[in-house]
This record gives sequence, C-alpha cells and structure tokens, in this order.
Amino acid sequence: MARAGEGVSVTAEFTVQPAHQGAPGLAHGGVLATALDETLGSLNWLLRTIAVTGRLETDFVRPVPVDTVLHLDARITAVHGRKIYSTATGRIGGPEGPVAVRADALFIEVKVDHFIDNGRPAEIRAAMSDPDQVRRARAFEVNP
Ligand SMILES: CCCCCCCC(=O)SCCNC(=O)CCNC(=O)[C@H](O)C(C)(C)COP(=O)(O)OP(=O)(O)OC[C@H]1O[C@@H](n2cnc3c(N)ncnc32)[C@H](O)[C@@H]1OP(=O)(O)O
Repeated sequence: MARAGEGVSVTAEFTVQPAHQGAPGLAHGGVLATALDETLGSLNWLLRTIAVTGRLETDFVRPVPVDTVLHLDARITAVHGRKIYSTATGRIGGPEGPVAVRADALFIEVKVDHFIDNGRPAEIRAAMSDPDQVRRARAFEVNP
C-alpha cells in the first residue's frame, strides 16, 4: 500500500521475505528495484496518468537483510509533455534510517492502447473483469 504525502509524493513499506533473497540472507537487487519501480509507478495514479517505466536508474547503497522493512519515499520532480521524472529512496531501520537504495525514474505517458496492442488478450480480459483492478483504475482513492 502507498500513501499520498506532501506535493506529489507517496510513502510505502516493503518487507523483504525469504523468497526475495539473492545472496544468502540478503535481498536480491532486482526485487529491491521492483519495490522502487512499484512505489514510483504509484505516483502516476496521483496525476491520473497512465504511464510506463522508460528508465529506472538504481543505486544499491547498503545490503538489505531478509525480514527488513524497507521504508520507501517517492516524489515527482518534473513533468514535461509525456515525460514524468521521479525519484525515490528506500531506508532501513525506520523512515529516518540510513538510505539503502535509491532510484531516479522516467515514466512515459501512454494510451490504454499500449496494453491492448502489446498485452495478451486473455490477461487483458481478466484484468478488465477483475473488480479490484477496475476499482483501482477508475477511482484511485487517496489515503482511503
Ligand atoms: C496501468 C498500470 C501501469 C503499471 C506500470 C508499472 C511500471 C512498469 O513496470 S512498466 C513495464 C516496463 N516498461 C515497459 O514495458 C515500457 C517499454 N517501452 C515502451 O513501450 C516504449 O519505449 C515507451 C512507450 C516507453 C516510449 O515509446 P513511445 O511512446 O514511442 O515514445 P517516444 O516517442 O520514443 O518517447 C517519448 C519521449 O520519452 C523519451 N524516452 C523514451 N524512452 C526513454 C528512455 N528509456 N530514456 C530516456 N528517454 C526516453 C524520448 O526521448 C521522448 O522524449 P521527447 O518527447 O523529449 O522527444
């Protein structure tokens, strides 16, 4: 879950599970990048814009052990035409703890045709008939 904050920003928490391991006992970097991407992606809902990740530059600053709660904080830094620039940090030990990961992202606004043209029909039909997905897409609730 992500919560709206000051400006166009969100905070979120991600708990590293044993299935997220790369090196023994430590989170895999790709999973941490996914947590950053998901948190950054939720910013676009606040703009009510459909957008996909075009670029995601990630810094892995500290190892993140299994069972750690990663405290994520993401905000939009600029919007230019279809381009949405955003940045995020993931801290450990609490929301004010040391930065373990950070990312800068560029999301590109797309039409819904992006998914219809490129996705698989079965999954698109399933998403359209899933009331949770439709509710999320049509009426994104801020801090419900
Ligand atoms: C609704 C739920 C959405 C959930 C999203 C969750 C987050 C995700 O994981 S998304 C999945 C991963 N991302 C993808 O699959 C995207 C794959 N890429 C694409 O489909 C295309 O490259 C796409 C749509 C991003 C851009 O293509 P296109 O629409 O033709 O735009 P294009 O004209 O090339 O570029 C538009 C602008 O963005 C810039 N741009 C595009 N890609 C990049 C990039 N990687 N780096 C820097 N700039 C870029 C271009 O330079 C251009 O800038 P300007 O307007 O200043 O000339």
